[in-house]
Amino acid sequence: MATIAADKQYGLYINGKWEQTEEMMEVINKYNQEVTAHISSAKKEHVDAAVQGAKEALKSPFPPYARYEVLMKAAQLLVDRCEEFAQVLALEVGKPIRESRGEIERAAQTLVISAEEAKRIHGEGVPVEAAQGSENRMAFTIRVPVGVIAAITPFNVPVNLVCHKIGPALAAGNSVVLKPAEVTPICALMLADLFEEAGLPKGRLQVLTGDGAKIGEWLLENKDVNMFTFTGSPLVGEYIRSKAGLRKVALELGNNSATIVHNDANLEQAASLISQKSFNNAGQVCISVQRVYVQEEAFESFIDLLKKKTEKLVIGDPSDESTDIGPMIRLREAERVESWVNEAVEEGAVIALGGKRNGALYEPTILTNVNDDMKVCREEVFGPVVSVATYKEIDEVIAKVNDSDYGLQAGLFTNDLQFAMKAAREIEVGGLIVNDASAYRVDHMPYGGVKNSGNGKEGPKYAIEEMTEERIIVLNL
Ligand SMILES: NC(=O)C1=CN([C@@H]2O[C@H](COP(=O)(O)OP(=O)(O)OC[C@H]3O[C@@H](n4cnc5c(N)ncnc54)[C@H](O)[C@@H]3O)[C@@H](O)[C@H]2O)C=CC1
Ligand SMILES: O=C(O)[C@H](O)CS(=O)(=O)O
Repeated sequence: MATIAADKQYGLYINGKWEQTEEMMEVINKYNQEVTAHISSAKKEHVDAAVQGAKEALKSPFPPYARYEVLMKAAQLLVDRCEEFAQVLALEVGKPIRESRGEIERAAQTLVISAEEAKRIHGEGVPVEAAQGSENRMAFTIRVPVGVIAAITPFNVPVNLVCHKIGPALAAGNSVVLKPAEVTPICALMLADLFEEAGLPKGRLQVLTGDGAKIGEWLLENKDVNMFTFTGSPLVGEYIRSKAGLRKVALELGNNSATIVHNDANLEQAASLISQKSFNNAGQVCISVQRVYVQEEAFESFIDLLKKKTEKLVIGDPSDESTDIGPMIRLREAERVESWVNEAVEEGAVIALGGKRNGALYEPTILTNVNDDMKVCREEVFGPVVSVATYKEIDEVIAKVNDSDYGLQAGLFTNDLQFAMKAAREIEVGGLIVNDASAYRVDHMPYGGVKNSGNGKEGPKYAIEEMTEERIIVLNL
């Protein structure tokens, strides 16, 4: 049962207390556009109080085993409340209910993996005695928390991507000030409640809702924030980096993910996976398949299969068990996607399937006859549109995939080991997925991009490296 209702008013979560502000913001049900709840809108004094509280909390011991226990308990509570969280996701994101449940199950796993990693944080021995004049010395490193981490998260995966920030940050012994996306804040507030019940010490997690740009600015101005971990658009990511000064910054940004289908591939498997992974969450996934390059000989068969599979997808109410594709996050985003598709058609693209909008619902759309300079190929669509082009040679397709400002993940369907290994070396991405589409992620793998897709890695083990400092201890014996 969803816990949110139009009269539900949420406070900020500061120092373990809920604080409602005078000014409130609406949260909209993305399918019917009705007001679902109201959230508080933080001012500068709230931001400073949250950061101060987070800093104070660091003074009380929170040893690794205690972190492990809290994270494991939080994971269990999330499993217990899977349905409640999933229903809220369906409302506030518009994510189909089956997919929403999948996100909650993954988020619980992310917390379990973070818990496990809390017990494995370690340094290493350093043979300083090997240096002339240091014969009587020994050294080792330890990893210490960076301190207060500001975590800023996007709308599209608002539980699992929040868990990818707070899980490793808490596991590493930090405090977190979380700023969830203003359009999907409820699940993050529910997570704060859940962590409190799991026994997280007061102040270790603060949640601020309200205007993203303003809260972001106040967090950037506050010198007690030691690190920013951000997932979202390249524009905002670049801004945060430019204002963070010498502080640590980890950025997970956009992509216009490519997937290659070579003519020796299993076309049935490729079409099946690409049809799912282009349209999950209405394409609002940053590794969503956006550009498909098919070797010429396989093009006709592949397009037929892709159309047949995509035609079966059910578009509609996210709370309906049969729905595969729900609304986009905002009407204006669906209108933007519509205008990009129309522009591509004016430039010569052909709509092989879809291409129609009904309010914020945009049909799963397949474009052919595209070129790499069309906006639907060059920019990040972040909507349910996939463009399919052809190639002749391996070197040509690798160059096409790399002809992008982004580099998060790419997919390659082939049974040619030589091609797979050449692609592994030459495709400029954070991850290459062979015999699956670009949109493959499990939560313990290193995940992050190159070029405008950001820097730093997620996946608890890797995020913990970013969220700790390495300190060397030298003993003069
Ligand atoms: N690489 C990855 O793992 C992922 C990347 N994304 C990217 O995120 C984008 C879509 O998400 P959105 O929520 O629309 O992105 P967005 O950049 O508009 O917002 C992300 C977060 O930043 C906050 N924000 C906005 N302006 C800010 C400012 N001036 N300073 C600090 N924070 C600010 C927002 O309130 C929100 O919490 C796409 O580009 C997508 O590719 C989304 C999910 C995962
Ligand atoms: O980048 C995204 O949109 C997500 O990280 C993909 S996933 O974690 O939901 O698979």
